[in-house]
Amino acid sequence: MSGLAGVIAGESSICTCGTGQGLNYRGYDIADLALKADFEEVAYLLLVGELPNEAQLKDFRRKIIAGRELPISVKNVLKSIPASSHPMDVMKTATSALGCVEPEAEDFSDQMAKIIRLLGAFPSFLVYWHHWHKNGKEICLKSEETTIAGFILERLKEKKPFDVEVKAMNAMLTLYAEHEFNASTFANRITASTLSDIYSCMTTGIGTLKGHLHGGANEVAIKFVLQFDNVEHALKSVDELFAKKEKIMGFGHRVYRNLDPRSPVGFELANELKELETSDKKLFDIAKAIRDKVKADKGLPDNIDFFGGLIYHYMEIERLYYTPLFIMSRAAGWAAHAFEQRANNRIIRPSSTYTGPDPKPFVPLKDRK
Ligand SMILES: CC(=O)SCCNC(=O)CCNC(=O)[C@H](O)C(C)(C)COP(=O)(O)OP(=O)(O)OC[C@H]1O[C@@H](n2cnc3c(N)ncnc32)[C@H](O)[C@@H]1OP(=O)(O)O
Ligand SMILES: O=C([O-])CC(=O)C(=O)O
Repeated sequence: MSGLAGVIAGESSICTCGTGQGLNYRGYDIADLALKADFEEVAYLLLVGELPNEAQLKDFRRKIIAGRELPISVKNVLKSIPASSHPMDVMKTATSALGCVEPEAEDFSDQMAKIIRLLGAFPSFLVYWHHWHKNGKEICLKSEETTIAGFILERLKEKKPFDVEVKAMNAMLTLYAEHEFNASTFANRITASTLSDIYSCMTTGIGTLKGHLHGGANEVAIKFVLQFDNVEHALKSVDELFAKKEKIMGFGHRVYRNLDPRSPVGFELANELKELETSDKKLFDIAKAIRDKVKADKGLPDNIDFFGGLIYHYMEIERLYYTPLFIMSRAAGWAAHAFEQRANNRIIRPSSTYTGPDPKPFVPLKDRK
């Protein structure tokens, strides 16, 4: 089966995706979670299985905030990674470095503590590296911001973010947090199934998320939209790409053939953000026209990465940071899957159909032409 399309590769109780019940995390609808809960509540839900009460959330938040500080050795690694590196490689390397300094217990008894630590540390990896290389300064990782969304925005923008930006960042973190057996989650589950450590699960996920057919699509999608001055120009370009049979990033989905349930939420967030003084409203119209044309001509729905890219652009976040932001969210889903895999483990090791040559006699080196 090409690309394992349609293959049921295991069981999971974390999220419904393509089952006809909408997109739910542990039974809760994605739109409710994105617009009515903080990402921290959602991360707790994914990791623990239930929404937290106030005391549980307070404790969870406190631990995540404590996880923002980085060991000096990890800071030194971040300083030594070139400014020209892809930020996804920065995230992967810093995750590995933290795993060397603070390894997970061999019996995984501290798995929850380790992922909470990482939820705090992921934003710090990016902002610390960013400020060291782009501004030549060592940034302080302490902040009054109590949410991951607020912390990311405050540290990247170096000013207090607008409420509408924090709302949108928080919602994006939730929308991106979990999605069943997508490529990066499945890869992370395979790593977990070998009884490897949680940092290895995360770096597996990061490496798989980076590609443009998966998490890396958002940074390419916005690049496409940004080329155009007007709707006519954009629509003509879509026709040209279709004629060349090229793909447009941010469209299509393995599971959703008609609608990605996250997209309407993303569309509304972009609609709100376009009203910021700094936002170029024309881009919204261009993106909307592209979305409508691709759907009308090819029947392909936009996925979360299409308006996701525009949302981050309106927040004035550097384009290559969009997929690292995805890590900060999806890590909760990856870890929930790693824990689920560990709780009922058998190594994931499928088979392939052999298509190579028939058996033939070995030829010693001296006799080979
Ligand atoms: C958070 C996420 O990871 S969401 C996904 C982000 N990725 C992207 O946006 C990348 C662009 N999209 C794609 O490459 C694909 O749609 C994927 C990878 C998401 C899904 O891949 P598959 O399930 O294998 O779909 P597949 O590639 O077979 O597409 C089916 C048909 O639609 C076409 N198609 C799919 N996506 C696109 C696209 N973005 N642009 C143009 N045509 C497309 C394919 O060419 C194929 O056409 P054909 O039947 O004439 O050959
Ligand atoms: O499910 C997929 O294949 C890709 C996706 O949308 C995600 O990982 O969020």
